[in-house]
Amino acid sequence: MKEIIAEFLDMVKERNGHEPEFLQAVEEVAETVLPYIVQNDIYYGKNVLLRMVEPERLVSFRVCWVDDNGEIQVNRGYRIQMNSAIGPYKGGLRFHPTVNASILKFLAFEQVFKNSLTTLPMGGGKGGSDFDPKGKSDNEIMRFCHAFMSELFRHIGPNTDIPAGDIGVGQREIGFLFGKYRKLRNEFTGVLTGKGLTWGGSLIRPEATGYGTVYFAENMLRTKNDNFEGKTVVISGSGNVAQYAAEKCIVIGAKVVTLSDSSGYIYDKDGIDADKLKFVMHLKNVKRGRIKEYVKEYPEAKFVKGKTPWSEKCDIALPCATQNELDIEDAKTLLANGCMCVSEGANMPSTNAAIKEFHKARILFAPGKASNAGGVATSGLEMTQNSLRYKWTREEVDKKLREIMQDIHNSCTEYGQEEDGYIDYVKGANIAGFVKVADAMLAQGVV
Ligand SMILES: NC(=O)C1=CN([C@@H]2O[C@H](COP(=O)(O)OP(=O)(O)OC[C@H]3O[C@@H](n4cnc5c(N)ncnc54)[C@H](OP(=O)(O)O)[C@@H]3O)[C@@H](O)[C@H]2O)C=CC1
Ligand SMILES: O=C(O)CCC(=O)C(=O)O
Repeated sequence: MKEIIAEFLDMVKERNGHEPEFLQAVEEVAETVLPYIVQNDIYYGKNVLLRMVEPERLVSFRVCWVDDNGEIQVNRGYRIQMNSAIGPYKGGLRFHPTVNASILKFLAFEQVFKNSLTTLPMGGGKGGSDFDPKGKSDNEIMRFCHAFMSELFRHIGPNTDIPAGDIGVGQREIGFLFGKYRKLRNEFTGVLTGKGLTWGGSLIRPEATGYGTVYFAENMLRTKNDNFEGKTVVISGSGNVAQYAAEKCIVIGAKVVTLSDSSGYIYDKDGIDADKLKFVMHLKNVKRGRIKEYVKEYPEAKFVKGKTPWSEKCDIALPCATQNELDIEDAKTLLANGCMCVSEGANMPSTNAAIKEFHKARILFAPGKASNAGGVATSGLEMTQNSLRYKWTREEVDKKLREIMQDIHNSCTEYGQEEDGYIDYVKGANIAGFVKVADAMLAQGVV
């Protein structure tokens, strides 16, 4: 089996050798899905996985805009339309200076499996730009978003490709993007998700990724007759996903002791309670400030510059910032400190070596494509409400989100449970996600 996997990865490397994040994501999937393909005749010899690693379409475009000083700025925009076998392309847009084809291809590839797991009819895509929103005025953000959409609009549509938010793209950016699309197309459709509540958005979409990550962890803990009550939780990031993961943990009786951003992390030994979290939300979403300002407001907390929070003692870790933020050394430290559950809110935050360490220790570990799928699932619910011209209540959407996270947990268990009872959620998520897409591809022929 090792040779088959190595041969496959060599082929992928030959075409994508300069794309480390994409190769990392493919390797993690290939190690679990190729053995399954070999054991199942209907998939064997059809090059299904080889077809899945090649984007159906990769759009790259120039984005020119004028900054507040009257200078012309040039950025690069992308949309990766990875796979549409089970539904229109669906996935977020990331605005961050590190954005490149490798990062977006890894995200789009993961999105295909994640969207398949949600049980909803959505294919996978991802896009974004190397534009850095940090320090930009609202007017600059608007001009950039309008310039970006002035090209993207011709590649998307409510039945073709439905983008949403990701790092650096929240409701403000979705508003500007939606406004430009509506103007250019002269139509009001559900072409983007994560919209404002008065113009087609869904209740619970802002909360959904963070809440879903915690719901998934609750499902994992339930297999051990355990829960969040009284547990110490370490969270990275302080953006959309981290904020709502923290909110849910606090509500269900856990103590959240850390949050972070790219400059470092804060540790609050007394726990970040609802009032302190309100301060963080205002700091990050309104003032657009840095996490270290937390210790000015709450001097009993400490700020650790330039570090991730994984050295702090915890029962549960929720990585909610970015890819490869948790490496093998961090995994060893978490384990040595007694961490028994890791549920990924971010996409691919743990390196493959770190994941192997978690598996070796037999702790509960959920890959982002399963545990953070609540965000895109609720985007799917937003699309449904848009099509129905209808609006569900907060309770209705939250109930559906909980059910979807439980369904994903069940799928992971079905395909990932080992003989000794241990659930390999990576294997489970990869195979369950693969089967639905592969079946659709086989039914539709070679296209
Ligand atoms: N929003 C969603 O619905 C979904 C998001 N995700 C994933 O969750 C993660 C977080 O996204 P989201 O919360 O929406 O994004 P936000 O832009 O709201 O927040 C991102 C957070 O991560 C931090 N961060 C970004 N890059 C780095 C870095 N290189 N090192 C350390 N910290 C970093 C940011 O700090 P700083 O401000 O300093 O950059 C910020 O605190 C991403 O991996 C995203 O792909 C997954 C599913 C859905
Ligand atoms: O809601 C969406 O469509 C996108 C969510 C997303 O980008 C993700 O799941 O990583």
